[in-house]
Amino acid sequence: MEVLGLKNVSKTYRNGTVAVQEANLSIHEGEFVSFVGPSGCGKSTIFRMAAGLSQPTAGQIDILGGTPEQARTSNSISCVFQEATLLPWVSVSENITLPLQLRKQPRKQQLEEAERVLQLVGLQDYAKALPRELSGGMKMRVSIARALVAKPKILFMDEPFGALDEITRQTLQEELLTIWQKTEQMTILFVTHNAFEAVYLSNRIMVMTPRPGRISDEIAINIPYPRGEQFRAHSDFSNYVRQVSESLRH
Ligand SMILES: Nc1ncnc2c1ncn2[C@@H]1O[C@H](COP(=O)(O)OP(=O)(O)OP(=O)(O)O)[C@@H](O)[C@H]1O
Repeated sequence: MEVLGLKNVSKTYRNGTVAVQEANLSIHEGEFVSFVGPSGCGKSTIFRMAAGLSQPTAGQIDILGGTPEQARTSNSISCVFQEATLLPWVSVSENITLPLQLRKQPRKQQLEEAERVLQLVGLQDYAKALPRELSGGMKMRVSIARALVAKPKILFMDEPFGALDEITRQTLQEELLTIWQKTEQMTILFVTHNAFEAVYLSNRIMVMTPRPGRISDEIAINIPYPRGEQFRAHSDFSNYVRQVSESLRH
């Protein structure tokens, strides 16, 4: 089942910058799709349009059988950005239940949901901690937990691990795949500059050209999940990374 379709989608900003030109794509339920491309090629712009945060200037976006605005207001999509953007003065648990507080869900249910997602991201002992007591990797885990608390059908992740050190980044990649496999048919769309990250995580990679951004190539990573740490050392992994890097150069 298609959960996201872009048909000839373009975006020209008011200052005349053509950020995206005639993007076409079709994403199915349960996929993990990454977008790679040089800085400024329009990856975030595509995301913002699909998530209903910005309007295309041409073309059509169908998401979960409706418009991006409908998907956003029905809480069926969640976003995670590079900055964890946690409220510094409230606990991890309060940060996580924020989307449920806004929806005025019963308090008991909120706390149960917080416990569920804290376990998913391995932070069950930190519910009462304040964000300043956490490392960068832990803050990102909280940010992911907050995005998962509303059980989204599509999770948009825009360079979520870009500010983390390499070891933390790899650990979070593995954890993210585990979480994704535990959720029922959640689709993940992931922006990254990093070909290694894209190959490790995705079942499909969209390669974008420099501005104006177009989707120039689509690479399927035909390696079954769970992939495990050993996949990074496998020749298939380096072959796919080379394929993505070459595609980025053309
Ligand atoms: N609000 C805006 N007004 C004008 N131009 C913009 C706006 N937002 C983005 N742009 C421009 O549109 C182009 C695409 O930006 P976008 O952020 O989508 O790229 P990106 O691929 O996500 O970049 P990066 O990898 O550096 O985050 C860039 O040239 C950027 O400067």
